Amino acid sequence: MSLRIRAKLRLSSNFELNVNHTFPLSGVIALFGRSGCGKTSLLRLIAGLERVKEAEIRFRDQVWQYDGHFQPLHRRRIGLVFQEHSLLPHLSVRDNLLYGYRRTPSKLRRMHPNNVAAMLGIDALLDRRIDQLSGGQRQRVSLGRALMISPQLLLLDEPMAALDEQAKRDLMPFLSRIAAEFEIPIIMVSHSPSEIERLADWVVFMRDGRIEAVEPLKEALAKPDSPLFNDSGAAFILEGALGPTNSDGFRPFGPPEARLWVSSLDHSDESSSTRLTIQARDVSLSLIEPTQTSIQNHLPVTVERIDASTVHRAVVACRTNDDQLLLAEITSRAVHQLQLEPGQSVFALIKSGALLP
Ligand SMILES: Nc1ncnc2c1ncn2[C@@H]1O[C@H](COP(=O)(O)OP(=O)(O)OP(=O)(O)O)[C@@H](O)[C@H]1O
Repeated sequence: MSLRIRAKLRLSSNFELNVNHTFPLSGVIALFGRSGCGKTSLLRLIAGLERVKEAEIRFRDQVWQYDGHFQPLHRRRIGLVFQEHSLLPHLSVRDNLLYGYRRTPSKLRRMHPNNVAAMLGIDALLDRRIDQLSGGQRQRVSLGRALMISPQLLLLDEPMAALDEQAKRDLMPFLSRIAAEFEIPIIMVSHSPSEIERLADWVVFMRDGRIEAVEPLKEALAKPDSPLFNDSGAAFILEGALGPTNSDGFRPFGPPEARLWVSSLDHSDESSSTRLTIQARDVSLSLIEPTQTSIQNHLPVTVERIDASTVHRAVVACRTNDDQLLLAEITSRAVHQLQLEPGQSVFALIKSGALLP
């Protein structure tokens, strides 16, 4: 599944969007880059809101634009959610949801208003008017409205920019579920590395109107010089299920052969699948199983690769027993003293402060 875009769009005397790329189309694809690099313009191009001669846009096996042929937005069946909500303020939440649903031919409908309202947690708000909602509630209704046309692609332009931290945390799981459960790919503009870490499967790095790279998130994170992490260095993601809180206030994370303990602050006790993003500099390595240390979290791992990161420091890429990538940033001196080499079995020690989900 892919999205092919070839287009040049001159927006001003000193800015041209120039793209010739084929994107993967699975999960959440984040567009990342400095302000003014062309992220919104790229979304508009995909949506058919910019009409460019000579462009080629193909979605899966459909031709959206090529050689004089041009499909408008509604024929592309794209759900759009921008920073500022575009709901109809005089209508109720229910009528806003039904607006798109009624305009979608029944044979194309895959989403039902009641299911979408339940998934987005807005079923108790259905009779309220839009101007009686909070910012976070409005964004959830905007998402719901975009979903009611049963889109084949969702385009989100900084959907969380106007929300406070709590509202962002509330909205993120819904976005993940839309991509995973309904298999609707999402292309999302974001300025926030932490949003990208939590949500994205792919990252599209843009600069000055061009796409510099398209990388799986885990690959993008693992690079010490990634633009996502100018200040904090390499990072990695562990995915696993969080279990219920124990009597010490910790929750088990991951399978028994790769078990960590995570502080349960602020989190519901339901078992859930979670991503932990961990900075490589918060991880150290030991040749023996650490028992007499205050660090609670350690895992047996196998060294895969050792890369120099900065002068005197190295990033050691390891594999956990449940086959996930783990990075430790340690000094070159330690690499030498421990005589680390690929294939070696060691223990990774992770600072507990690094393990807040
Ligand atoms: N309608 C327009 N007319 C002229 N210039 C435009 C127009 N729309 C955008 N631009 C310019 O095109 C460039 C790219 O804009 P765009 O909004 O796509 O960037 P962006 O990466 O989404 O930025 P931000 O992160 O600040 O939202 C900018 O230099 C902008 O000033």
